[in-house]
Amino acid sequence: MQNLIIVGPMGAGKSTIGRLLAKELRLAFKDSDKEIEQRTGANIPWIFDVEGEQGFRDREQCVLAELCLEQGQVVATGGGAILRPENRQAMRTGGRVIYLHTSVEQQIARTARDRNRPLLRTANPGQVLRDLLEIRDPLYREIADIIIETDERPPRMVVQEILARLDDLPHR
Ligand SMILES: Nc1ncnc2c1ncn2[C@@H]1O[C@H](COP(=O)(O)OP(=O)(O)O)[C@@H](O)[C@H]1O
Ligand SMILES: O=C(O)C1=C[C@@H](OP(=O)(O)O)[C@@H](O)[C@H](O)C1
Ligand SMILES: [Mg+2]
Repeated sequence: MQNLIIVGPMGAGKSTIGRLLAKELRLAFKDSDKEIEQRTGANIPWIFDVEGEQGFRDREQCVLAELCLEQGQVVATGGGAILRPENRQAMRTGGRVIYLHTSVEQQIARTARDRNRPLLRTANPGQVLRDLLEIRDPLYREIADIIIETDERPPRMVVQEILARLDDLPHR
């Protein structure tokens, strides 16, 4: 069975929904950010501080390449995983790609209390999220097999929607 790979911006719910979806389907769950942290032995803010964003992206590319080659697992990616063409190619060929779509307002609300996202350590995280989404939304769409709206929907409902939409997809 192919992987189910979840993409979308910070606060879309990739980590939360990925875990629930894997449980529902009795598949293994991998969160690329957690894999990066385990392999580095340090958390994401530390990696950004010490190695810079490009250092983090290099680690992310390595981890994604490996995860996409495995089979039958749910993979939650980080919001910037779609930036490098090599990653987009790995995700396209590694499984079905699910884009969790979210309004910037919801992203702001869902990320407000968490200190673990270095890109949002700024005076105006809302503007950063808006600017990032403008660049990244076309890239999420470029590789998505399905796009799921997550605003006004609790995680369990998002999972049910994903399952229904996966059933509708033609086999490839
Ligand atoms: N559909 C949803 N409705 C309400 N809150 C959500 C939803 N999905 C995720 N959340 C909450 O938003 C926060 C960020 O979710 P997370 O899974 O870490 O997002 P991501 O991995 O996409 O950055 C968490 O506190 C989570 O409980
Ligand atoms: O959007 C991004 O560039 C990032 C998103 C984060 O993951 P989440 O989308 O799970 O928050 C994490 O990979 C890192 O802080 C960078
Ligand atoms: Mg996450």
